Amino acid sequence: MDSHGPLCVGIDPHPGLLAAWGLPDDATGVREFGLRVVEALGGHVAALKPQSALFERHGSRGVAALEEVLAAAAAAGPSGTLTIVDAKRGDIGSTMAGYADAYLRDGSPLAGDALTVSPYLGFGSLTPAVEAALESGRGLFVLCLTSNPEGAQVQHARTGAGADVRSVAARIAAEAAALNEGADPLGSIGLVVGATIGDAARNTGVDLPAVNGPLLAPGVGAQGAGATELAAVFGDARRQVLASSSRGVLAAGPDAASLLEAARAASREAAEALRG
Ligand SMILES: O=C(O)c1cc(=O)[nH]c(=O)n1[C@@H]1O[C@H](COP(=O)(O)O)[C@@H](O)[C@H]1O
Repeated sequence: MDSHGPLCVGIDPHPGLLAAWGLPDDATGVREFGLRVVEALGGHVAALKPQSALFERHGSRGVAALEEVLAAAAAAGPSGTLTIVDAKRGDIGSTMAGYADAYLRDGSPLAGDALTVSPYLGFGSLTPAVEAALESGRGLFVLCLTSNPEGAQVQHARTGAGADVRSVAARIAAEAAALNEGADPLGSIGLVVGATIGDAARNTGVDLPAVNGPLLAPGVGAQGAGATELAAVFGDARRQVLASSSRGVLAAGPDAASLLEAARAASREAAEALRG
């Protein structure tokens, strides 16, 4: 983030974008789309975030395309480009160990540098993924306050009794904070906090600076958030924020120079909001 600016660009090969880029809606199309984004932006942004669902749509060949895109990103730029595999995995612990092996193990073709995970089977169910990430030098982004309006129903709910009534989101943030305690500059267990959530972090008692980990902030661009929202949502935690935009940047493609220009503009805007 310090070297390239606080922007992550999502690789989301939606059917409409494939058509706009003149690519077929099949495994060859998503492969070409992903590789073109890596070619245009590799080495120029803090991270790339391929959206697994949009590759999975095309079955095993689509998943193979995702593997190729991850390998290309790892080789892109002078020192490789970090990837966040956006698969939002979450399951009972014994199954989570399988996902950890798939996405967080050295040598696995589906492993990026970080994985998005869902804590809604209980934060403790993520333990195998936490262990695999810490052992292999990778990271997690745990869904905390998501960018979609429906998330509030679960994430804002209050649980506990007596003096310990807290929101679900605050509990998730506290679990991440405990894992990141003492890490410098930031720990490896990040959170997903949408740039669209308004004052939900304050209202739910989520202490963002205390997380001491990176905060992935989707919702920039197509979902309506910009510099004003980033500054307002993150306040004192803004130096931890990795703003994320997919369609907002991808709409500038397929021309590589236009994609790079769009990413640079989004990165500058995020930097002004978060670093200014
Ligand atoms: O984990 C994510 O990346 C994520 C979490 C969230 O709360 N909201 C959210 O939009 N995302 C993802 O971020 C991307 C947003 O895409 P755009 O709206 O096109 O920028 C999609 O791939 C979403 O799945």
